[in-house]
This record gives sequence, C-alpha cells and structure tokens, in this order.
Amino acid sequence: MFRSGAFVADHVSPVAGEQVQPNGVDLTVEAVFEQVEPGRIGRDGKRIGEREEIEPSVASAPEDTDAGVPTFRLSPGGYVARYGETISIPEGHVGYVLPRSSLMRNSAMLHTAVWDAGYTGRGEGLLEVNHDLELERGARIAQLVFARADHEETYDGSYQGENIE
Ligand SMILES: O=c1ccn([C@H]2C[C@H](O)[C@@H](COP(=O)(O)OP(=O)(O)OP(=O)(O)O)O2)c(=O)[nH]1
Repeated sequence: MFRSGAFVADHVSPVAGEQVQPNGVDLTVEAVFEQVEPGRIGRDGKRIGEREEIEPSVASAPEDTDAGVPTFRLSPGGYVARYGETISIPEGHVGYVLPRSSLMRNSAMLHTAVWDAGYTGRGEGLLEVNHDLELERGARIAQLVFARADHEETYDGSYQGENIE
C-alpha cells in the first residue's frame, strides 16, 4: 500500500506546502552533472566516473520570462540530476521516484532506481535529454512515493548520507 503525501513529507527536507501531493512529494533539481570519465560496475564494487557540474546561466534581459532565475540549458545527452531535498526512507518502507510527465512531453526522461529502507541522502537520477531543454534550478522534476515493504536489514551502502551539507 502506498502512503499519503503528508506521510512522505515527514521524511523529506526541506519541503514546501506546494510540493506535497495527494500520494507523494515533488522533488526539485538542485544540480546537474555531466559524466566526463568512464565508470565501472564490477562483480564486487563499483567506481563512479568523474563528472563536471553544469553551471546554470541567469538571463538578465527584462523581456526574458526567466530573468534572474538560474537555468540549466541542456543540449541532448545524458546528465545526472541531483535533487534539492534530503530524503530518509523509514523502516518498513521502500521509495520510488517517478518522473514528472512534463519532462516526457518535452522529450526528456528521468531514470531512477529503488530507494532502500534506512537510506538518507540527497539522491540523484539520470536525466535523458532528447531535445534542447531549459530547466530552472529548483523546478519540480519528479515525485517521490513510499510503499510499505518488508525487509531484513536497512541500507548501509556507500551512498548512505550522500550530498548532505
Ligand atoms: O534513483 C535512485 C534510486 C536510489 N537512490 C539512492 C537510494 C538508494 O537506497 C541508494 C542506493 O541505491 P542502490 O541500492 O540501487 O545502489 P547500488 O548501486 O546497489 O549501491 P550499493 O552498492 O550502495 O547498494 O541510492 C538514488 O539516489 N536514486
């Protein structure tokens, strides 16, 4: 059974009222990276390839609708997007992040994996861009939902506590 958005919101920080949806909490994009070196997935262990952070630009022309708002201007390619919220998956639950459909409607997609019980961090997703895309920093790109789930242990992997200042 999936939990309510109000329940999910208790495990997301920071969260504004407008991010809380009936069945989950909207996540925003805080940073975007482009991988520049090979990574490796081994039978034991893995190495995450080096990345470069994409700098958002700020339009200053008064006629621009996004004047003053840092905006990632992305050409087609694969990017790693970091969410703006710290997420904690409570025991007895599993998390899923689903993309906002407006991304798909703009020929982009957010690919995500399983969020384990016990994980805390500011996680990441793979942003696939198939057509030039302007993404304002802080824009909502995804929704986090929680389902009740049995588990033996809690998450204790290398991403525990990632990206928390
Ligand atoms: O789209 C996702 C899915 C998960 N996570 C976080 C939460 C999850 O608990 C953690 C680890 O995910 P997973 O277990 O799939 O990664 P792994 O490659 O198996 O890492 P590890 O070896 O640490 O288990 O990463 C994300 O940031 N983004």
